[in-house]
Amino acid sequence: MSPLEPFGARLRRSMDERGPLCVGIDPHASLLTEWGLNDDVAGLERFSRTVVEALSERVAVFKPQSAFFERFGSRGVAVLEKTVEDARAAGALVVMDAKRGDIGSTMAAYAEAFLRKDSPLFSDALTVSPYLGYGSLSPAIEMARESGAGLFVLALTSNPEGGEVQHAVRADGRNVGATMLAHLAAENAGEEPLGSFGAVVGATLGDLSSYDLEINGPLLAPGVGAQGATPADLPEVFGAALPNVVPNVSRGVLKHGPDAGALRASADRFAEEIRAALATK
Ligand SMILES: O=c1ccn([C@@H]2O[C@H](COP(=O)(O)O)[C@@H](O)[C@H]2O)c(=O)[nH]1
Repeated sequence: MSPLEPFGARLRRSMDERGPLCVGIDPHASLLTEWGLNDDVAGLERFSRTVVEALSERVAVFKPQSAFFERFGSRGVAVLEKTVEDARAAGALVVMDAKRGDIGSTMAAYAEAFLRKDSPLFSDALTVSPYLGYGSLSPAIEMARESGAGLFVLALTSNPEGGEVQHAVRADGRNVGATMLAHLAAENAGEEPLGSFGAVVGATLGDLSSYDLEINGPLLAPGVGAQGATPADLPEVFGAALPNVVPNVSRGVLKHGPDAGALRASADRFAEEIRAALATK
């Protein structure tokens, strides 16, 4: 099976054409209720379909949060498969937020599940956890290269608890988050226009000028909206790496549904605020 064009190149083009906003598809039980839907598989299916139909032609990336689909078992996973298929067919890229991470031999199976081109859950990129050691991600890196997919490695997460692990200082004086960024910079070296191996770096983290965020790869930035960060915070957080930032908004957009026009208006507002923030650099 022939590989896709590398994820980094496809993402760069999509960000240039549509702007960098990533909308999360996070069907929280509370959102299903607010949308007048039942907290069941039919509600899940309707919610996801509505988001994809409303936004697939204007956002660069969707990020379905696998947990909210897995909670319904195999029928929820079937909805996730269809959501990914529909979003990709409509021209958006899909980052599967499943945060997988395990010993290398098991990681190979996760890679087959999400990154092998003919897998039912194939996604353009997958979030992965490097906390069994960056080297444990090798099978996913290999499979991503083979398929033309990408990865987003948890480096500096948006939640306040993340620092306990990610700010821990190693024997060489560098902290764990910075070490993950350095691994990714090596992975992406020489790639043009953008490498396919990105980092997750929270938009909530304030000034990150002590980190080298210039990894020649995308920076997925959750935390805008419900977690309190705003598009205006992005220049301070990301500095010179700003052009490679993919800000994610989930609840901040989704709370405006189920009306498709209101979802679009909210996504457009975030997109405009992000454009304005990018223009300040
Ligand atoms: O550091 C991280 C990594 C992932 N996430 C995920 O992003 C969305 C954020 O949702 P909001 O509703 O916009 O807060 C969610 O799926 C998280 O699991 C993150 O928040 N932080």
